[in-house]
Amino acid sequence: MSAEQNRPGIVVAGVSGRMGRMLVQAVLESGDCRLAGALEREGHAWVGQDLGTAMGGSALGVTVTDDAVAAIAQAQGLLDFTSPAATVAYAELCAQARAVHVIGTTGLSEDDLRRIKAAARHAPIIRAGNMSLGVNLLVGLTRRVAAALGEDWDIEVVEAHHRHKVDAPSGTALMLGEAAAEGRSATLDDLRVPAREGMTGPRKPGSIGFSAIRGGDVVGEHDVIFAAAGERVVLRHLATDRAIFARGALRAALWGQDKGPGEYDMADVLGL
Ligand SMILES: NC(=O)c1ccc[n+]([C@@H]2O[C@H](COP(=O)([O-])OP(=O)(O)OC[C@H]3O[C@@H](n4cnc5c(N)ncnc54)[C@H](O)[C@@H]3O)[C@@H](O)[C@H]2O)c1
Ligand SMILES: O=C(O)C1=N[C@H](C(=O)O)CCC1
Repeated sequence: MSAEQNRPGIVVAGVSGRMGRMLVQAVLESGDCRLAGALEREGHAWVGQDLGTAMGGSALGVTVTDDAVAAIAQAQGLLDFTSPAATVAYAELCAQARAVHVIGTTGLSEDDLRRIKAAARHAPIIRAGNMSLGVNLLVGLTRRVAAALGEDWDIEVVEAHHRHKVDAPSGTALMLGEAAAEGRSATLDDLRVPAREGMTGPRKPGSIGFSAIRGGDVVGEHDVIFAAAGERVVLRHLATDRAIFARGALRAALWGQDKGPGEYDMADVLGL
């Protein structure tokens, strides 16, 4: 067996998407794994085409397929930034194949999360609303600042993303909100205030508010604002290149290769 064949085989799902293209690039540039497959949804124009040609470059010898069962059966890892419905189906297939499932998809429902948890009984699943190093550091900082500042400091999470984003608040905003709630020894469900409109009344002490901006080509911007009488602390992350998410996802897939079944996040991967 050649050295190339010894490397973990990674399948990328949603290869034509904004993140799919970045993930393919990250796998091709890595010397630690090989591209074992390329998935797209049924009926997509790329299905049946060579991935490299479909991406506008030279042929890669990997045909884009919608046959997830066959693609995942011969993979050691799946990088999945697609849609909630696809992600839940992939979790079940990765569980059967004992492949590491890296989930970047956001907008997952409580029921989706229950099904992902069930799949993680059979194989490692690494899921994060944001796979960048910077945001995962910011999560820890948010938890600490929220714990250090009392309830007289109001917490608001403000995020901005490109015009194509379909879910709000962003997965990152929810991670930051959860960290702030943990810092206050509470759960986000207890403290969360969704987008405000109309006669909302004054702000409830201790609550955590969310605001979402959508426009243009913004890759992803997040502020956690701690506001008190006379001063404010703002923790900010600005993403300017989707490669940060792709690099994090690939790192997670490689990290997961020797892990047992279970649910993990990027803090586990990064040792934060
Ligand atoms: N966790 C992170 O770090 C992070 C970073 C960026 C984006 N995201 C999330 O990733 C997801 C995708 O974002 P995007 O901007 O790339 O979206 P996109 O719409 O550009 O890409 C999604 C791709 O998934 C494909 N797809 C949908 N259903 C499928 C199926 N059943 N099988 C195979 N492919 C399927 C679509 O055809 C499309 O190519 C979103 O949920 C987004 O919030 C997460
Ligand atoms: O482009 C997106 O969509 C992004 N989604 C993630 C989120 O919901 O937080 C990460 C940032 C980019």
